[in-house]
Amino acid sequence: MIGCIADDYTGGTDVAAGLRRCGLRTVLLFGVPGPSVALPPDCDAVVVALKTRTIPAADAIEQSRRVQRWLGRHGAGQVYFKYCSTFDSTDDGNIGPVTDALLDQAGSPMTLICPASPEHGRTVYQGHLFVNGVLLSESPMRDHPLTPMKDPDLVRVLSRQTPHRVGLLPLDVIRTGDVSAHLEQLRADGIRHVVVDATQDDDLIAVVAAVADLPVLTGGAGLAGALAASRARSRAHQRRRPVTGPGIVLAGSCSAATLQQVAHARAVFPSYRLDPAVTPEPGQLLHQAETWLEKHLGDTPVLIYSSAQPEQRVAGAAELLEHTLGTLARTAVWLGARRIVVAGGETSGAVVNALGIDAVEVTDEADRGVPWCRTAGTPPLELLLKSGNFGRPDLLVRSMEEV
Ligand SMILES: Nc1ncnc2c1ncn2[C@@H]1O[C@H](COP(=O)(O)OP(=O)(O)OP(=O)(O)O)[C@@H](O)[C@H]1O
Ligand SMILES: O=C(O)[C@@H](O)C(=O)CO
Repeated sequence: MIGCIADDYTGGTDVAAGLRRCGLRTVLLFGVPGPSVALPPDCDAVVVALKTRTIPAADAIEQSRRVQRWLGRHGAGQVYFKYCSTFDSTDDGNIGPVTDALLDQAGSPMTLICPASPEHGRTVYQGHLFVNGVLLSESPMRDHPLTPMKDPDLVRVLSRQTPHRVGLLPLDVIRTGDVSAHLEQLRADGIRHVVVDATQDDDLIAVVAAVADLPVLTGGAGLAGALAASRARSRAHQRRRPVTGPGIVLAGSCSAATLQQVAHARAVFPSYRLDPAVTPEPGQLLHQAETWLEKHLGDTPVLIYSSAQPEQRVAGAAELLEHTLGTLARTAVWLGARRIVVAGGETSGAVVNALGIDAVEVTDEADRGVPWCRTAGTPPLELLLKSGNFGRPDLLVRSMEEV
């Protein structure tokens, strides 16, 4: 069985979609699994999504290690740590510290660092990360509200997050050399973290073939997908049966793709903007939005968003907005909402936690890496947890039409 630990909830849906696409029966859990969580006997992969991307490193380590132990007890021989394909992190972590902790616990000397996900336009060359052909530091990720990425050199970025040595698996070795021999040499040289170049899915497939013996692998959904492809199954997935009931879109992501999608959705749905610059008092911010929601939620889907261009954002408002959007999700369900679309990983974490959801069934993808998820409760809820930069411009609108 493949076991994954994702550092945010949309990262969890992204990697779960990739595993499911290869025919693996995949279970997605939110938070450190409690004693009552049981896996189905025919489960090929389990993804445990945490909300550890931006919390203090010590907490992220503690939660990730608990999940690693839980996955080990449930039969996962190899554990995959999934972080963002744009390497979202700061000099304090959490990619380096969590990876080191997982390696220590597994007693492993080495792992791969592979955010490259060519299908999402994330490529790595000479250790430098590109987003749709643009260096990471020149992409909109440089203005991210929580993890601004201003350095594209992953060897340098990771070296600031770990006391261990960081090396490179270059593209020419992957294409024409001997990957196993190169890794063996790096290991002998005392390198613990190996940044992987990759510009095509085939590069990832070539790499996976050489690392079957590493107990910990790390990266984006791309390498996890290559791992799944190497263990592909031909399980037939049931088509998703739509859930009926009012729909709501909650957007807290300020990523470029989300801003476009929100602009598109605002032209179609009744919409409400949460703006802490106008209403800084938390109680009032929530109360006004709830009043609007009570009036508008019904047959027509609605949109509530805080997504804003860099110059319109309010510094230090991230937690307040996450909390407000989480509470609004709970209010919406109480008012009858059954289909909930969320834009943004941290925002999805806040919403899923506010709704008390700890497990979902992953079903069809609305866009690449954006699967529908269904809760088991009565009545079931249908969730679409969208990574900030994923999806076509009409995704939010389409998500409310697809039945
Ligand atoms: N107007 C705003 N001003 C300041 N911060 C904001 C504003 N709107 C949203 N935020 C915060 O920005 C952060 C966006 O992170 P989130 O993970 O939700 O989106 P993302 O990074 O685009 O998504 P992903 O992690 O999936 O790539 C959240 O903490 C959110 O509360
Ligand atoms: O890897 C990605 O880009 C996404 O799955 C993600 O982690 C966004 O939060």
